Order: sequence, then structure tokens, then C-alpha cells
Amino acid sequence: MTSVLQAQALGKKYGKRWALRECTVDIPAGHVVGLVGPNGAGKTTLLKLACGQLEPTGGGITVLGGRPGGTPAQLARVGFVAQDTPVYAGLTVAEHLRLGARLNPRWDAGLARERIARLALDPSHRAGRLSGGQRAQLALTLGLAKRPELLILDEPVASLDPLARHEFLQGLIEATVEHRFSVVLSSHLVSDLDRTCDYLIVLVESRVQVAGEVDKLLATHHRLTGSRRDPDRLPADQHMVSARHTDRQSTFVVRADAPIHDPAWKVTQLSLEDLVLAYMDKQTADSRRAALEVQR
Ligand SMILES: Nc1ncnc2c1ncn2[C@@H]1O[C@H](COP(=O)(O)OP(=O)(O)OP(=O)(O)O)[C@@H](O)[C@H]1O
Repeated sequence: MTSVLQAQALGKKYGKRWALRECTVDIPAGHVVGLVGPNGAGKTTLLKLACGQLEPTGGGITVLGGRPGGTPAQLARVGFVAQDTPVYAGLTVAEHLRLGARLNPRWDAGLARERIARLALDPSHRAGRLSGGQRAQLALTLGLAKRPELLILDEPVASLDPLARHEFLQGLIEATVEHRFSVVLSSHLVSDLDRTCDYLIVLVESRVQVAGEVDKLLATHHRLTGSRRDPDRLPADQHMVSARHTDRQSTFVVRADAPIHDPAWKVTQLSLEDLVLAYMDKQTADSRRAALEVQR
């Protein structure tokens, strides 16, 4: 299967600080990919590297088999809707569509018109007077009408209320079904990704923690609850993601390809949110341990 995005030991530094480090991922085409992580994790940095707005400090990245932003043809294949849904406040909705038609060789004027009508946006309205949700929908329409093979959306729903978020994501899913393109979208709202994405990348403190198809990730991660146990005594094929203890009880999240039948454990399935939180928890615990080691 072809890849939409391949990164090999990709890194980006701002000054002396790494914003993204040792990022190795290979995302197959045809997915809606959720890039999730806390504020400052490096999500925007990865997305900007993917659309050629930033140059890597180290490693390499190809998008749809080419160098990001390398040629006009490559630029036409990738749509990017930056954070804060960038539209021109002084231009009307209709003027945005005309500008889109001038700038994009594969522009789908019918799709743009139809979508604007369905959203009941007045073409004569200036973008600066639209609500946050309407601006986000206009920006998404511009991204879709470009007819990209890959659409990259940076926190597209961050400023929207729950209903507007739902409508935005629903519109996005319908468009992917109809026009068959890949999507990478970032968010720190896992509940949104749950409904929308079938591929997940968790990024925490500038490093990819886990990446893969959501179904496979959920099938291979388990919560184990039982009497207090030393994590080092887990079998070799069970990889610890996070560990919590009370005086008597341990709760582990582990990654394991084979089912776990140990009667000492109560084994439960994770939700997508549980899975993301477990990887964030692991990173926090690792950082705490590293900080303690430095202090010693
Ligand atoms: N232009 C810049 N100059 C210096 N540091 C930057 C710059 N852009 C981002 N950073 C730093 O790089 C790190 C990663 O930032 P990035 O914007 O990629 O994170 P993010 O996961 O998208 O965060 P958020 O969810 O808050 O948008 C942060 O520590 C941020 O402060």
C-alpha cells in the first residue's frame, strides 16, 4: 500500500530546543489519522514539516512520495488548514471561492458552491463577520475544493462548540467517503478523534509514543488489575505502557499481541481515550524519573 506520509528519524529544533525528535512513522493511504498530544507536544511542527512550511533539522520526510512543498504539483496534492482556521477577514465568502479557483489547479467549483449552500453561508458575507464555526467550515470548504490527495488539518475544531465540532467532523467524514482522500488532523480532544479517526499517532514531549490503526491498537492494549505486583515481573511479551499502584493493588496498561489469560489479573479493554492517557501517563512518569535521576 502507498504511504501518504513517511518520516525517518525526523527532527526539528527551534534554537537549542527540540520541538520534534526521532519521529519515525509510515502512514498508509486511505486513513483519517488523528495526531493527538498535549499542548506543546510538537503536533503543529510535524504538520508544518509535512506541508513544507518548515525544513527538518534532522532526518527525512516524504509526503505522497515527494518532498513536502517541493514542486507546484506536490503543493497541489496536499491541502493544509492551519490552526486558527485562516481566512481573510476583509474578503467575502464568494471572493474566497474565486481566490481558491485562481490558486488551485484542481479546484472543484461545484463542490465549493454546493458545500457553501448546504452550510447556509451567505456568499456576500465577509469572513471577518462569520462565527468561529462558520469560519472553520469556510476554511474546510477551501481545503476540500482544492481536491487534495492528503488534507492536513491543524486543530480544526479547537474553537468550536460541541455541536459545531460534531457537524464539522461529520462533514469531513462524508467528504472522505465521497472523494476518497487521506486526512491527518491534530487535536488534544480525544473524544473528537474517537468518532473520526481510524489511525492514531500519540505525540508527547516531542516524541511519537505510539502509531497505528485504531482497531489494532485497541486489540493489542489491555488494562490489567490485580494484587500489587512488581512491573518487572511481567512476561517478556507484555510491554508496560503505564503502571499505577495502591497499597494492595496494581493497575497496568500493557501492549501484548497475544491474549492475556493470567487468572491473577482482571483484564479489561481500553477505550481510545484510555489508551491515549496511558501513553501520556507513561511519558509523565518517564520524565519524572529522568528528573529525579538528574537531581541525584
Ligand atoms: N516558532 C517557534 N519558535 C520557537 N519555539 C517554537 C516555535 N514554534 C513552536 N515552538 C516550540 O516547539 C514546541 C512544539 O510546539 P508545537 O506548536 O509544534 O506544539 P503543538 O503540539 O502543536 O502544541 P499546541 O497543541 O499547543 O498547538 C513547543 O515547546 C513550542 O513552544
